[in-house]
Amino acid sequence: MESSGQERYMIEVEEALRLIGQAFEHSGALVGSEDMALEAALGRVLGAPVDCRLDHPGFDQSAMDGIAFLGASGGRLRVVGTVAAGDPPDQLMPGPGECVRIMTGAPVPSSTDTVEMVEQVRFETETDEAGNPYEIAVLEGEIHGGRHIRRQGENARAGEPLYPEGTLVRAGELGGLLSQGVRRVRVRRKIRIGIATTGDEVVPYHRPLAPGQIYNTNALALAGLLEAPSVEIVQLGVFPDDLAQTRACLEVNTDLDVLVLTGGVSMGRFDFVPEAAERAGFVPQFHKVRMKPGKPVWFGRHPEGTFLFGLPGNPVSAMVGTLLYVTPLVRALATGSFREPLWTTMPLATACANRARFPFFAGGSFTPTPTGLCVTPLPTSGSGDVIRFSHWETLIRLPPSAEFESDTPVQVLLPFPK
Ligand SMILES: Nc1nc2c(c(=O)[nH]1)N[C@H]1C(S)=C(S)[C@@H](COP(=O)(O)OP(=O)(O)OC[C@H]3O[C@@H](n4cnc5c(N)ncnc54)[C@H](O)[C@@H]3O)O[C@H]1N2
Ligand code: MOO
Repeated sequence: MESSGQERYMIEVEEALRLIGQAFEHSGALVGSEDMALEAALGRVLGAPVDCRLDHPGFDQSAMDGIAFLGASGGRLRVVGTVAAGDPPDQLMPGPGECVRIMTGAPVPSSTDTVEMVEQVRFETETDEAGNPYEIAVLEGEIHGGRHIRRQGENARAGEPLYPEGTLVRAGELGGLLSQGVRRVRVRRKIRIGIATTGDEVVPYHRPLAPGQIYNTNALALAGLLEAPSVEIVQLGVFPDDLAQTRACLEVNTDLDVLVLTGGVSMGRFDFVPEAAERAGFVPQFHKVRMKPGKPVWFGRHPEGTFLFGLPGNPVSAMVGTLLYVTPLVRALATGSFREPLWTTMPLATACANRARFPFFAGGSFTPTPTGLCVTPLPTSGSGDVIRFSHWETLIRLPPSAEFESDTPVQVLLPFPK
């Protein structure tokens, strides 16, 4: 089929992502940073590199409950005491032919070089010439010199780099930082995202509906997708389909990092967002992408630094645009580096079709099967179907004009870490 005039100017999804990445790189956007207690830093992004302050582990420690001894001593050892986790190092120093009982995490005496787990040891009681009983450890199997010891500094050495600037602080990083005694960290300030909705028919959710009006579902649903510890959402409200008011909304909010508008980006007589954006000084990067839903998306940047996404008003289109385009830019601003969304391949649990001439992004849910994880395409009545969007666990990318039998491998979106 011939492509229409406007289709010729549409770009592919890959090109849209390339332009977003390029706009980010060219912006040189650098956000400030602040100090905070480590307890509050989950989900924030390091604003400065952190180096190791301590060796980790800080001392040679036993990896097993067992006995510590000199490996060359042989398999019959006199037990001279017990070392527990938390005991100071070298309180007991067994000599050749001797051993200590040792617990997991306890300091290994520097006079020993081997730990054997208690399951491999038989304990016997003998009596000395004075008639006093003492314990002998008899090793049941082969002796492996040097075994079961976590060496000082084997995980990290004091002075080595620990995490670079731009690292997202997740559970692992909290543990890593605390292992170094780090109590306060420098983190990047939150990325400020303004969400505004346009449409004469759209009513804020705290007002009653008149005939022909609809609730502003987009404002909260998009905030829900973008919400993250490194993000601050600013709800800017509902604006009428009016060029001057849309322009004013954009002009007064260029102190924010990202503006997300929904509605008013298509061909209607009241679709003012692209024109309002340009009049407010935003430089367009693209308008309309070969995809469904979400085709009429608009993207640009203000010389003062604010990025603007004009997403379609249809709720599902706005959500798909947020997942594909807004989230990667926000993560780039938060971490300092742009990464395209990652896709994995998974078999379809049920057959489906894409009758559109554009790539189609269907909602999907993960379905475990005896042969592995599959993805089930979810039915939808179209891009206004916000109700069924609530069942979505991922996006499935379906190539244009094709039918897909069950078991066909398809591309499935992996979420960005938050
Ligand atoms: N002649 C053409 N018409 C349309 C085209 C086209 O190419 N040529 N594209 C269609 C596609 S695809 C989409 S998507 C929509 C996008 O339209 P707009 O971005 O201009 O959005 P609106 O017209 O303002 O609204 C669309 C739809 O969504 C509802 N809406 C708007 N805001 C909200 C909100 N905050 N919460 C809930 N629902 C909202 C609105 O009432 C409309 O029903 O254009 C097609 N038309
Ligand atoms: O692109 Mo519209 O988003 O198909 O409904």
